[in-house]
Amino acid sequence: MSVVVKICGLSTCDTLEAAVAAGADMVGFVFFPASPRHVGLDVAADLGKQVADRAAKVALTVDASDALIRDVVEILRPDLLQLHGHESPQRVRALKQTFGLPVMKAIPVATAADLAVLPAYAAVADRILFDARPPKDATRPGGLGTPFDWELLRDLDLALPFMVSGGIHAGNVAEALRVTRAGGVDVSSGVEHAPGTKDPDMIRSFIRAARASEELMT
Ligand SMILES: O=C(O)c1ccccc1NCC(=O)[C@H](O)[C@H](O)COP(=O)(O)O
Repeated sequence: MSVVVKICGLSTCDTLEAAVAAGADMVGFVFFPASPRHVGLDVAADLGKQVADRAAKVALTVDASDALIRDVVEILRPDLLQLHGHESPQRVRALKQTFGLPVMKAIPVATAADLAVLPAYAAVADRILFDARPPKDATRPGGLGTPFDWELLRDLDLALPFMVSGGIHAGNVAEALRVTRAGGVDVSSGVEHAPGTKDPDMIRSFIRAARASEELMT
């Protein structure tokens, strides 16, 4: 079974190149100023050109205005919008219509009760990304390097493609995929040596580990 591998929070040419050359299926760019991975529009334009069509470009925003998303879409030409805030199902539907792009909605998970929102989002989103619910005092809603209990997704019956994220790294990606049976995996902190500083070797190791785990999932 092939797994969609997404490397999120890329912000430099060399780490982006490492991800694409190692076979990342998706590369994510964060448009959220409070994040150490935030990229401005000028940088995003260059990074987007560098990717060309070698991987799917994902634009990550958090409760962003239409105006910001419009700028991002014009500059980056993303293949997928990742909504990582409190966007309602109605907002997801509206953004899909406005921009004509598929949407991946991030769902924060700490307990089984967090999955109650799934039917409403599954009706409007194209993909779901399960991420660890951030602590109340967090300065950003993702990219915190903490996992959630993957057992909560065991036996999940979801018609949409879904990815798992939060505290995943080369050493635990196989287990995350084995437990959740997710069709994809998303990483940020697990391929960094400091918040916001990606490491090309860690990116390569992660993608190698994710690919190796594909063979275990038949
Ligand atoms: O990465 C960020 O800084 C970020 C900021 C605001 C919203 C979402 C953010 N990241 C979301 C991602 O897609 C991460 O890959 C996901 O949360 C997993 O992060 P990590 O636990 O660091 O691997």
